Amino acid sequence: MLLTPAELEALRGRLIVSAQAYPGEPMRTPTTMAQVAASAVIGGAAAIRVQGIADVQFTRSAVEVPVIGLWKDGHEGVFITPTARHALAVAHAGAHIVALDGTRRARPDGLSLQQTIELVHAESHALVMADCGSLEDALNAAEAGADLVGTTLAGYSGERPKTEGPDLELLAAIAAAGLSVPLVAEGRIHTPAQARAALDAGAFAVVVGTAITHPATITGWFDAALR
Ligand SMILES: CC(=O)N[C@H](C=O)[C@@H](O)[C@H](O)[C@H](O)COP(=O)(O)O
Repeated sequence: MLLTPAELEALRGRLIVSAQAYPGEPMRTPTTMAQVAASAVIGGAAAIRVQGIADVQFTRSAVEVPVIGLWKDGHEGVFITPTARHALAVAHAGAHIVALDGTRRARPDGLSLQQTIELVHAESHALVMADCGSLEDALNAAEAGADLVGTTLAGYSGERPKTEGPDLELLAAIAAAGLSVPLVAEGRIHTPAQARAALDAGAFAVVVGTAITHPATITGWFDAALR
């Protein structure tokens, strides 16, 4: 799906909400995630991030805002939209932006990040968000043609510590590198103050998932505080 430069620019300084339920969870139903996404839009989300082909399709029908789609396959190594096949499926399901593993690790299909991005651009109108885990990833991904870079994999790819909240140090370092593409803060942003801090550290936009859309985790935070 085509996202115009003006529509991308409209996300500057805004909140993007990620709605994902994990395998085996009660809410892991595309219609449910689309309803959660639509609720987030009412609250002010300027874009939505969802996982899975059906979730992308249902969410596209449920909201007017841009949809970032991904397809998780597995849960370790390169698992966020790991191959060109996954990426094209997400694009063809209607995602305006395809989020994919943007690290420098080897990909399961043997293609480079650049080749994968080129294929998405050649065979769809979707933009590509590279989910990165370090400054080096972000520099490499921008060079490889990514349209946006995110800090999604900071703390999950082995290059950065898993900080308690967002990895603001990494955000600031990527921002200071002056990439030519938007920098999206994502990962462990659990409070409005942390979202604000991510923008202040130089993010273009901020993705919040768990703290808005994962009731089991949020409930656990409250439960833990009472014990
Ligand atoms: C590392 C990984 O698999 N991240 C996934 C990427 O889509 C999701 O599980 C996260 O919920 C998402 O990045 C938002 O982050 P948080 O839920 O921390 O606000």
